[in-house]
Amino acid sequence: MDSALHVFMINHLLTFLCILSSSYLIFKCISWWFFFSNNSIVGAIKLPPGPPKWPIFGNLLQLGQLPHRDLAALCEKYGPLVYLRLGRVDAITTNDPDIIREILWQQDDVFASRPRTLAAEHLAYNCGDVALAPLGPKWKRLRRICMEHLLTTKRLESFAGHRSDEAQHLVRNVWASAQCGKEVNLRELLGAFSMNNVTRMLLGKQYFGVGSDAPQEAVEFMHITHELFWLLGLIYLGDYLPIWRWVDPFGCEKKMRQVEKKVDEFHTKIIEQHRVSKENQDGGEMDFVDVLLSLPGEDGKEHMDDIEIKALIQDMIAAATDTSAVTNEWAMAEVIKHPHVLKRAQQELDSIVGPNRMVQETDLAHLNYLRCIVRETFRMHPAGPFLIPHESTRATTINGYYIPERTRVFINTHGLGRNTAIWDDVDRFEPERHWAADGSRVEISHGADFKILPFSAGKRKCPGAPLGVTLVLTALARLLHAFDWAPAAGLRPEDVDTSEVYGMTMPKARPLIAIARPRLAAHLYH
Ligand code: HEM
Repeated sequence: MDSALHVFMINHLLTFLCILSSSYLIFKCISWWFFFSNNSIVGAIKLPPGPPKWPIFGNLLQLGQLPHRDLAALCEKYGPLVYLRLGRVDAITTNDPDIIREILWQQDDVFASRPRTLAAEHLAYNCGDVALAPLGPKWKRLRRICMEHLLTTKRLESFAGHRSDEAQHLVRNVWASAQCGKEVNLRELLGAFSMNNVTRMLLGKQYFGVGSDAPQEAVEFMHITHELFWLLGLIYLGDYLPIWRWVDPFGCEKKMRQVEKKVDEFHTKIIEQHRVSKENQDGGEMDFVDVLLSLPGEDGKEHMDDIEIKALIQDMIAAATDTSAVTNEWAMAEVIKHPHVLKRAQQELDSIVGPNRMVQETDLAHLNYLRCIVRETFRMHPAGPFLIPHESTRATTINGYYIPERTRVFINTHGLGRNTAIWDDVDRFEPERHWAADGSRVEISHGADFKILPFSAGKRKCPGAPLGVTLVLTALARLLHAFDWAPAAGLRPEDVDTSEVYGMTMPKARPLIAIARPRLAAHLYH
């Protein structure tokens, strides 16, 4: 009897608690909804215009599989600067060159910080790297190390031999497929080209292809890098809705912790190996890890902290590999889709390089049409659909609109390149549009007009841009000079698919498969 009463009372208590919490939730929703819908005026200054918001979620539910396209559509509807409420986070987005210039140049001091996201905490050593760190002395110091010790012209030149080797491997691999009539998986080959270049420079190892330094380690490395990219590219709801974080229904944060552990173990092993070979004084050339191990630490310490070294290695891997591989795949897809572009690029290569040798880095500055192809690729398919999110460090105004402190900024580079107010025929791949009337060298980075923004601008601009441009131009020049290209069997050029998937970088939805036919003398491919 006692226990029946007990169960009865517990049932009633639970029902009562359910009703109480649901009423509280409904009340909260209504009041939040009123708060958000009426909060577009702060003091006397208005927030930028934007779409209506849902209670609690704000505008989160308006983002689909391709958020860069959703946000560009909002700019089309509400104007060049749009305000969004993403859960509990204030956000703005733009695809307009003047607003972007204001954010990245005129107000660089206000907008050069980064939001603290869970991915940055778990996968970038608690925001202790360069790319995801908030503005502050730590970011400044690590960025200076990148600029003054790792990515200097002199050091990059010292790796020119490796880059040339890797370009020759690329050509040889395509040639081998062509010889046995096999189609070429350009995603795989261009991925290996970027990865090998980066790992040789960073870790002193060549992971892919015949003669890989450590095949097992290469598989491990590739696996970790893929998981890392996937998690970094995620729009994780836990960053916007704290309740999501508590529940973590898809186990994302758990996955982040697992990857964090694996990545850390991998980096620890790399550092240990470098320490051992330093002790053995095998005296080879210095890769990036050797350089970092030789630098003094903060506050008079003899060496840099291991965590700082790991965070920097992590950044270089994440920032350097996928960006150039994705860009190269897009460029090849567009060139194969447009045979007249291929023909014109080959005419240029034949006249500047000729048929008796392979392209060298010194040729790249003279290949103006190829440079137009790369610029046009960045316009239509920027490596990332957005810049890495920026965050305001204090309240400010843009175009007379109020922007609160800690507003997250989504600069839509995909939307910028397809903005019909500044570009004609936005969906047509037309490298000629970048040709300088006076025939001067075509610059691949942005100009004062901010009409494309492949490497960003201001304090957070990409410190690896010169290396990125070299990797992209080298691979393309070699592939277009050494081979004729056609789409995979059964496809016409116009059938080459150019749909994208969203992520930190924005790859083609499907890998590019194509047919190559050598066009130079056989001995040049060996
Ligand atoms: C085609 C190749 C590349 C492209 C398109 C590219 C593009 C970008 C973009 C758009 C950003 C974000 C800037 C912002 O948020 O305002 C960035 C940041 C960064 N990139 Fe690159 N990048 C490339 C290659 C590289 C390479 C080769 C390295 C280094 C080896 C590198 C290192 C970095 C770093 C460290 C940052 C963070 C900068 C900071 O937050 O201070 N990138 N890159």
